[in-house]
Amino acid sequence: MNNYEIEVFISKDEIAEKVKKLGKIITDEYKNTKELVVIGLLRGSVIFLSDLVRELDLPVSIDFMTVSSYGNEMESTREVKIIKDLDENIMGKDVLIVEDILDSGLTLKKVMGILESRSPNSLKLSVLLNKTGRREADISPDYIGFEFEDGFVVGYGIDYAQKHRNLPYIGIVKEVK
Ligand SMILES: O=P(O)(O)OC[C@H]1O[C@H](OP(=O)(O)OP(=O)(O)O)[C@H](O)[C@@H]1O
Ligand SMILES: Nc1nc2[nH]cnc2c(=O)[nH]1
Repeated sequence: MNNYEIEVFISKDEIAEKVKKLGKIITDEYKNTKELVVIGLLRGSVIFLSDLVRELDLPVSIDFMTVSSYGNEMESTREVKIIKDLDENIMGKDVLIVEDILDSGLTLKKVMGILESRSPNSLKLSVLLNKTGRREADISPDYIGFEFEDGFVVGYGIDYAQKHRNLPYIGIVKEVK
């Protein structure tokens, strides 16, 4: 896409309110857990994760994995590559994946399969955005911020060709002809 503009889709305040709510729900659900391992998928999850963990009133550790499937494009390459693995062993632990967006589901299918095979005590998924219209893999997040059907979003960690991750809101990319 040569020329495009970005329209506000979900405001900074709406995101902040939702993250607070999710934080309360997750804190309540894990209140008897000794240690919750929060896993972020780089790079898109970093902003959501850093806001969400500060709303968790729980003993938390944080680890990251890098996987990439979109490169600089708007369509998934369909090949989900593990570029950096976790640093810690998750066997027997309560694990929560924190992800920016669930779209085709191919990324999370692969990641959840890998993490499940490492025998955590529990494995749950929190996504800020659940984009439902292009789903290919059967994934049901445990905690969802916002749901929408279609549209290419950017901001609050999410990029288009590595740009716009620093927008404080979620925007929709619109082509300008
Ligand atoms: O459900 P899917 O269709 O697989 O799409 C979701 C994935 O796409 C984005 O990652 P991307 O590959 O753009 O890498 P990034 O995290 O570095 O932005 C996003 O962060 C999700 O991980
Ligand atoms: N920027 C961006 N990356 C994505 N990766 C998967 N879906 C999307 C999307 O809607 N926008």
